[in-house]
Amino acid sequence: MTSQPRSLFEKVWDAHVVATRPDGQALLAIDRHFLHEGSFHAFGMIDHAGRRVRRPELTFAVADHYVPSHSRSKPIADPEIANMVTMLEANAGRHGLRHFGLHDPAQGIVHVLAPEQGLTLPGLTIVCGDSHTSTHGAFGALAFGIGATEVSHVLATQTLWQRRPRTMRITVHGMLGPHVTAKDLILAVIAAIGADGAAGHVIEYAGSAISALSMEGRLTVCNMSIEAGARAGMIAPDDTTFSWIEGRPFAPKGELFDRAVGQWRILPSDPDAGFDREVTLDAADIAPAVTWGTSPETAVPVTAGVPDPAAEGDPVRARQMRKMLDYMGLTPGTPLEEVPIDRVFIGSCTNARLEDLRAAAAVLRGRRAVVPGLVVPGSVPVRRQAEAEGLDRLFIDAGLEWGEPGCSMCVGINGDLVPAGERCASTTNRNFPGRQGPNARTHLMSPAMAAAAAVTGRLTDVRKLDVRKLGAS
Ligand SMILES: CC(C)[C@H](C(=O)O)[C@@H](O)C(=O)O
Ligand code: SF4
Repeated sequence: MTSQPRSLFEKVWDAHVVATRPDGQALLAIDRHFLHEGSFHAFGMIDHAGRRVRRPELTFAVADHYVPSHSRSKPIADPEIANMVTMLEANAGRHGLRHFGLHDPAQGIVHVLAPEQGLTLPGLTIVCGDSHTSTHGAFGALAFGIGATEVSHVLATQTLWQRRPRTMRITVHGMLGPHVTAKDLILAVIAAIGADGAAGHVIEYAGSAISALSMEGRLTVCNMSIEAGARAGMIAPDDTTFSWIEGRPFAPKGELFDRAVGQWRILPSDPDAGFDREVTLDAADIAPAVTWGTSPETAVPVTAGVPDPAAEGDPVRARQMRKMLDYMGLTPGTPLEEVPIDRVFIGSCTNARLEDLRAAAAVLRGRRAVVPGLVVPGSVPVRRQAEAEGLDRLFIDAGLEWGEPGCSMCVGINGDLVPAGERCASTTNRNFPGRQGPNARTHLMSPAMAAAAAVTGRLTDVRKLDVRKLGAS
């Protein structure tokens, strides 16, 4: 008997459908539910209904959005911020959930922590009340962000109603050039298909440029799927995935691990699997990128100039461009490499893993930053390992601040804001007006590119600096 070829997404989806409604919605079993401080609303809903968390052992609470990036030895000064952190702890405590709090040795940004702890595994369904939950798809999991009402539904039932998304495969052939990273790849994808180019779809990233990526790089790519409007992003699990998972605290051990790998090897899309849409890119066409506007789709090679709305045929688009240039304080035609910056931020669930910090540190070694900057590792384990390798010294000697793990200046809700009017070279994922602070201007780029900008004080093509790779230890 031959069965219908299926994609990675279809295999994971089919394995989790518990029931289907006449309107086509499916009830999915949820394998992992992650929570951050924003979950207080959903806890309020289940408490109000007198319900308990249905599967506390599959539910994990992580303090990340509101935690301070400076000293953690003193209590959080701002009572409202402190309250967000303690509310999560109280809700997790009341429902018997594993809580990764402010002083936990595994604490970090939920999308950095969960893979690191072995909570994120291939073939699982993973949800969190956070749009960047797409990150976990890097392991071949079906992972997506949900709203507060859905969070309360998952808390109470460990299931979720979903409409089946369409599928899209983005294949990136070839190999990325020197200093061209996963961040540049995903920025190029978003620039190619647009900020809503994948709306209603789950993306599968495929091709030699994707399989050559480390797990860190794959996490960066899947993280920003949401910035292309996708429901989720996925990458087929392979030996890179399996060896990354092996030995992690929550990962299966010994014979159970071998059995799990056997199951995971069946997950990749069958050769003839169909997709609703196919997009193809050539890695050789991808350059170190920066965004010039207030959407990630405005990513261009750093060697380009600020685009001119007068040259844009579509009047609606031209008007949007003018508005963005006005907010960003940029003049059409200016070479991007002449745009001065005021500060840098290296961090976030997009780019705060070890590989990211190593790439930034390699650029900063033996150099001084000419603008202020903050480096915030994605988790305590990343911070510890970076310190063991002396990366913190390279950052501090270059004049940058070395912070404690959390979301920090990616969104600024812990108080780490880019001052109004300032231009920030940032390794984050969103650049809409006010994202890093009222009237702050954000240019998205890779860690190496942000470090290069710190050294010159302007947007800079990292390929023009003499950078030698750091040793692994
Ligand atoms: C605060 C949170 C709900 C939000 C998200 O959903 O992504 C944040 O993490 C972000 O990146 O904007
Ligand atoms: S680091 Fe930024 S993008 Fe990621 S979860 Fe935190 S606020 Fe959202």
